[in-house]
Order: sequence, then structure tokens, then C-alpha cells
Amino acid sequence: MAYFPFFVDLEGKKCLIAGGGIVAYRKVLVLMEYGPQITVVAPQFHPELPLLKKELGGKLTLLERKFQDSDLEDADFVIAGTSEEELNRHISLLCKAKNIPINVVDVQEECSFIFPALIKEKHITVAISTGGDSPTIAKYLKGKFKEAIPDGFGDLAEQLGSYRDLVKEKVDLISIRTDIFQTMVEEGIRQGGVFTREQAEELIERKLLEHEGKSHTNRNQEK
Ligand SMILES: C[C@@]1(CC(=O)O)C2=NC(=C\c3[nH]c(c(CCC(=O)O)c3CC(=O)O)Cc3[nH]c(c(CC(=O)O)c3CCC(=O)O)/C=C3\N/C(=C\2)[C@@H](CCC(=O)O)[C@]3(C)CC(=O)O)/[C@H]1CCC(=O)O
Ligand SMILES: NC(=O)c1ccc[n+]([C@@H]2O[C@H](COP(=O)([O-])OP(=O)(O)OC[C@H]3O[C@@H](n4cnc5c(N)ncnc54)[C@H](O)[C@@H]3O)[C@@H](O)[C@H]2O)c1
Repeated sequence: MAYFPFFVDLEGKKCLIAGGGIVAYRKVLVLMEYGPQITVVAPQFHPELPLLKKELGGKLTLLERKFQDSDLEDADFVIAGTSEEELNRHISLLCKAKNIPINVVDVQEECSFIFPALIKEKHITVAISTGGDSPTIAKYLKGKFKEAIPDGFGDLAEQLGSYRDLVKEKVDLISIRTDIFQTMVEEGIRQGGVFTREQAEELIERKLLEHEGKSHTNRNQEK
């Protein structure tokens, strides 16, 4: 069955990861880009995790002990990736009973959410899932789609995002706004991923004048 990709704001959300091996380390690497508060609980850690802790500071907590049920208490979502299959299943059952979203790495039937193959360029995220049919296809498509994203596209999206309020403030008609945003993207791509604030201001004025000219002509034709 196909899974629906909700895009969730994870900034500051509490993520508990049970297990601290390579699997857990990879999950931390992916998730840290989305700003959650991550706690990893395991008797032994992959050597990269303490190094990452130095980099991430308070965003990453390492609890060097076995998992306890009480670890779930304030978790917003959980990943079970210990080497103990029974324990992973136990964590999954507890989470499901408490309505806490749970991923058991590579065990679809124990998951309430699954991981997609991800492309991230600043705030642009492309997520690919095959509903569990073939993670290898998801990975393959990731490689293909990555090639299709123009250089600097994440930067361009971020720039255009910073002009949204300006456009909304100056332009009332949605159809003109849409035209402006469309032109910004086309010009931004043509200019290699850059569209400056000055250009945005000029474009807004030009499109407003164009529109005024058009409605003027229309009024004259109506007479
Ligand atoms: C996308 C990605 C993200 C990530 O892991 O972060 C991901 N798996 C990846 C790779 C990968 N995983 C596996 C292989 C070996 C080849 C193969 O088995 O096909 C490869 C390929 C490789 O490593 O080259 C083994 C595997 N995976 C699952 C099972 C269980 C089963 O089949 O029942 C088994 C068999 C275990 C066994 O043999 O016992 C299950 C799941 N794996 C998922 C996600 C979820 C569904 C995603 C979807 O909807 O497509 C789901 C359902 C649950 C979950 O884990 O969330 C990541 C791509 C990384 C990237 O982005 O590059
Ligand atoms: N390595 C892979 O590429 C891979 C891929 C897919 C699935 N898996 C599966 O995912 C699981 C984790 O893989 P890994 O390679 O990270 O294994 P690993 O052996 O490197 O790490 C296992 C981790 O689980 C921790 N652990 C054991 N008992 C625990 C407990 N009671 N409470 C909390 N943590 C506990 C260990 O301390 C360790 O940190 C395994 O079941 C493995 O079969 C591994």
C-alpha cells in the first residue's frame, strides 16, 4: 500500500532513539538536519555519536544504559534500532498503545511511520517511498532526482521565501502574485540560483504597471 507523506515540523520535538549502533547513528545524521531534540539510549555507542554530541551540544543527549519503558514518557516520536529484536517489538507495542509514532528500523509491520529516501537542499525536501515494496528503488530514484535539481535551488527557494511578505504587502491580486512568483523562479534559474531583493522590487513594480496598462486598455475597449 502507498504511504502518505505528511511533512512535519520537527523543530524542538523530542525524538527518542533506542540503540546506539550504526543504524542509530545514521538516523541521527538524517534527523539532525530537521532540528529535533534527540536522545539516544544504549549501553554502547557507535564511536561517531560522542563526536557528534560535541558538535550538536544540547540538541543530542546520550544515555549510556539499557532502554527503560519510562524513556518513552515525554517522547514525541521513537525509533527502535537496537540489536534486540524482542526489545524493538516491545517498544513498538508500548508506543502504539500510547499513540506515539514509532519506527522500528527495517521492520515495517512494527512501524507506525516509515523512513523515505531523502534529498535535502536547504528547506527543500524530496521524500521517496515505495510503501516498503522496494527500498532499493527508493534509493535508485533518489539518485535520479538529485541530478534533476538545478544547482543552488535550495538557496533560490530560501531567497524567494524572504520576498513573499513583500509581494503580499504590495500586490493584492493573487493572479499577479502568482505571475510574479513564476517569473522569479524562471529568472532565478536563468541567473544560476540568484534573485536579489532589488530585482524582486523592480519586478513587482513592472508587473503592477503591466497589469495597470492591461486593465486600462480593457476599460478603453469596453467604452
Ligand atoms: C529508504 C530507506 C530510508 C532509511 O532507511 O532511512 C529505507 N530503507 C533503505 C535502504 C535499504 N533497506 C534495506 C535494503 C536492502 C535491500 C532490500 O532489502 O530491499 C536497502 C537498500 C540498501 O541499503 O542499499 C533492507 C530493508 N528495509 C526494510 C526491510 C524490511 C522488509 O523488507 O520487510 C528490509 C529487509 C531487511 C531484511 O532483509 O531482513 C524496510 C524499510 N526500509 C525503509 C526505508 C522503509 C520503506 C521505504 C520505502 O517505502 O521504500 C521500511 C519499510 C521501514 C523503515 O526502515 O523505515 C533506505 C534508503 C537509503 C537511502 O536513502 O539511500
Ligand atoms: N547495520 C546495518 O546496516 C543494518 C541494516 C538494517 C538493519 N539492521 C538491524 O538494525 C539493528 C541495529 O543495527 P546496528 O548495525 O546498529 O547494530 P549494532 O550491533 O551496531 O548496534 C546495536 C545497538 O543496540 C544497543 N542495544 C542492545 N541492547 C540494548 C538495550 N537493552 N537497550 C538499548 N540499546 C540496546 C547496543 O548497545 C548498540 O548500541 C539490528 O537489529 C540489525 O539487525 C542493521
